[in-house]
Amino acid sequence: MSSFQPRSLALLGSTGSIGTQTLEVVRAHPGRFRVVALTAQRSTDLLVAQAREFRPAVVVIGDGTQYATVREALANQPETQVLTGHDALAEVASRPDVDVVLTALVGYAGLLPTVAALKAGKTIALANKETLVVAGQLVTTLAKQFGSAIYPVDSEHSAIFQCLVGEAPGSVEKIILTASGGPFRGRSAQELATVTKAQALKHPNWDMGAKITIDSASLMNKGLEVIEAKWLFGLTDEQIEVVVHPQSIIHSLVQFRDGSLKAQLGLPDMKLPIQYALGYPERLPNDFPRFSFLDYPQLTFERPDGDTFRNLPLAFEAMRRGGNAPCVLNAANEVAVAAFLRDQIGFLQLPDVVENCLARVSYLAEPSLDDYVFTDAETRRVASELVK
Ligand SMILES: NC(=O)C1=CN([C@@H]2O[C@H](COP(=O)(O)OP(=O)(O)OC[C@H]3O[C@@H](n4cnc5c(N)ncnc54)[C@H](OP(=O)(O)O)[C@@H]3O)[C@@H](O)[C@H]2O)C=CC1
Ligand SMILES: CC(=O)[C@@H](O)[C@H](O)COP(=O)(O)O
Ligand SMILES: [Mn+2]
Repeated sequence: MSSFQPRSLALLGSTGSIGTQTLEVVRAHPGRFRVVALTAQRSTDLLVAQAREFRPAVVVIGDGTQYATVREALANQPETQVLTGHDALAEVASRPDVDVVLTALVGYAGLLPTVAALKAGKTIALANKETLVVAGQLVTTLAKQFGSAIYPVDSEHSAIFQCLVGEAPGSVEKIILTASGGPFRGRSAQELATVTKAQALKHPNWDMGAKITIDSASLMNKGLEVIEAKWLFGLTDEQIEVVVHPQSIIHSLVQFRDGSLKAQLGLPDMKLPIQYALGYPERLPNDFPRFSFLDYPQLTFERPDGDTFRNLPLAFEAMRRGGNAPCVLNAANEVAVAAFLRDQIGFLQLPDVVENCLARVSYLAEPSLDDYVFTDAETRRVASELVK
């Protein structure tokens, strides 16, 4: 019999790809999860619809100009408080009635609410990989200090986490992160010079938000995931490898010191890793679609092309440098991706912006939280000049 106690969730970024799939998981398990907080940046209508369905104690709308609209729409729902403003996400993430904070918001904006949640001893279900890329050392130290667990939602890291259950600490030789290769796998730099935003937004296997989809196309997503894995699993830089696996069925692998390899497989569907993070250590039953080998007679593997997709080696380089270098990498990439999505720069300029910022922004070996905030702002300033 299940001993599962109902869990109260703060869902940061409830209107996005991970956010809406998290609510599908919640719907699939009535009575298991209570939604205490929902947050969005500007998707007012969807946030209001979600609030009407899940009746949370609080919603946050990041865009202050939408505050009155949300408040008015929920005027007949007095149990739901409406918040906006700089500290609202940190406030809801550290509420006493929250057990688990699922960080489904995109980008650097995930860092400060996650820090607040960790300090309040919350369990983190971490989708927002940028948090660990920007400040992995600080965030994992806080988790230890405050006794908070961080469970991965990212599919590759969920796969590794699942492979590690029951294994002795120190038994890992290396991990192998799988990468789809994105929509431009196999293309030359010359061909990449003319690819369009619409082409870059067509991921071969996953339906995701715009920022991560562009990151997948440029292999920056895999670079961010390499750094995320380092901190989540306490690995050395040399213990992390990437292999291209275009079908996205093997979500990642662990090789142990006796040479044995364990992998986690499944359809490309984020509901499973989301559910695993929310339900851990229990495997909750569900009727999500099942994988069949007969539908995928060929699972193939390739070496990543780091000469053409330069973001991947740049991320490895930032990880090796450490300090605030991954924070610079992340901020530069966020500015570059936003510029690409505005048709301000071409696809090949994405790594140019990152490389330039890594060269220009001052290096700090042991950054504090304030240093990360400063580095992020300074890098955005430098990167914004580069994409003009
Ligand atoms: N999508 C996926 O399958 C996967 C995603 N991830 C990671 O999960 C995170 C979310 O990705 P995804 O769901 O695709 O992203 P989306 O763009 O689909 O959703 C982002 C969410 O964050 C909100 N948001 C946007 N900007 C801000 C901000 N500045 N402050 C607060 N909230 C903000 C959005 O609100 P609004 O709708 O109002 O704009 C939305 O709710 C990313 O870190 C991504 O790397 C990891 C693995 C898989
Ligand atoms: C679903 C998920 O976890 C994404 O991060 C996905 O892995 C992106 O795919 P690629 O970066 O491998 O193209
Ligand atoms: Mn992933």
